[in-house]
Amino acid sequence: MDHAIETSGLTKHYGRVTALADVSLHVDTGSVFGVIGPNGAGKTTMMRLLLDIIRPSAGSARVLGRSPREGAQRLRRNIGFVPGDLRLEGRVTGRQLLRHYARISGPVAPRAIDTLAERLGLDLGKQVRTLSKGNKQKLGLVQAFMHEPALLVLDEPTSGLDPLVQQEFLAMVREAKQTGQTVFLSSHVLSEIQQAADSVAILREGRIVTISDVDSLRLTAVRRVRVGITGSTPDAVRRVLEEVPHLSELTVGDGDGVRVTARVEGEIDPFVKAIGVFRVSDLAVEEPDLEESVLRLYSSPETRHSGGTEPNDVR
Ligand SMILES: Nc1ncnc2c1ncn2[C@@H]1O[C@H](COP(=O)(O)OP(=O)(O)OP(=O)(O)O)[C@@H](O)[C@H]1O
Repeated sequence: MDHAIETSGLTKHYGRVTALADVSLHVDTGSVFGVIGPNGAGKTTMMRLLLDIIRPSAGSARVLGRSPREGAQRLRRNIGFVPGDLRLEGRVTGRQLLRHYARISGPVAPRAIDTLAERLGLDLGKQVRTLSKGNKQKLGLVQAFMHEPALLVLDEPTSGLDPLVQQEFLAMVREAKQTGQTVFLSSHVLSEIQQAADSVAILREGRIVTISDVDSLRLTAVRRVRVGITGSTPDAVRRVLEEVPHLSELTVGDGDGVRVTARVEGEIDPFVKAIGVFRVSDLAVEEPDLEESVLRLYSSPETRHSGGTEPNDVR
C-alpha cells in the first residue's frame, strides 16, 4: 500500500519553543489516520507543515508523493483542509463563498455543495459573518469535502459542532474512506478518534509518544460511570460489581435508590452485563479522559514518575 503522507524527522522550532520534534510517520492511502494530543502538543503545527503554510526547521514531508513546497498548487486541488483556527468573515453568503473556493479547489460535482450543507444542517443563504461558530465550522467542512479531494487534512474538525452533527461528520469520514480518500485528522477527544480512525498517533510536547491501531488503543480507555439503581440494596449491588474485572474506585451509596460510581478500564461490556441484573434508573458513562486513559500509559518514564499511573499499576 502506498502512502498519502510520509514524514521523516519533521521538526519545527519557534525560537526556543520546539513545536514538533523529529516526527516520522506514514499514512496509508485510503486510511483514516488520527493525531491525538493535549493542547500545545503540535497537532496544528504538523498540519501546517504538510500544507506548506509553514516550513520545517528540519526533516521532510511528502504529501501525495510530493514535497509540500514543490507541489503546493497541485496539492491544493487534491487536498481538503479545515484549519484549527478557522476564521470566516465577510458579507458574502455561504453559497457565494463556497463558489469562490470551488474556483480554487477545482471541479465540484453539481449539487455536492447543497447535499453536504443539507447533511450538516447549514443554511447557505446567510451571510458568513452572521453565522455561529458551529455553522462556520460546517461551512469549513463543506469547503473541504466538496471537491472530493484525494486527501482530507482536518484540524479539530468537530470543534463547535453539536453531537448529532458530529455523528454526521463521522459518517462523511467513513464514506470518504470507502471511496478511497485518505483522511488525516486531529482531535483531543478520544472517542472521536476511536470512532473514525484506523490508526492513531499520540503526540505530546511535539513528540510522537506512540503510533497504534485504534483497536489496541480502545483497550486502554478509562471511563467514569455513574449508575442509579432501584429495588435493590447497596450490599447486593456491591457484591455483584466487585466481581467485574477492571473496575476500580467503586463507591456504592444509599440515597434516592442505590447510587454507584466507579472507574472502568478497557471494555465496558462486563460492567454493562453486571448492572443488567438490576433495575437501572439512571446511567452516565463519561467520555474517557485523554490524560488519564492514554497519555499516562504511554508517556515516557520521566513523565510517568512525575505522578502518572504506571501501566502495570492499573487494576
Ligand atoms: N507561531 C508560533 N509562535 C510561537 N510558538 C508557537 C507558534 N505556533 C505554535 N507555537 C507553539 O508550538 C507548540 C505546539 O502548538 P500547536 O498549535 O501545534 O499545538 P496543538 O497540538 O495544535 O494544540 P491545540 O490542541 O491547543 O490546538 C505550542 O507550545 C505552541 O505554543
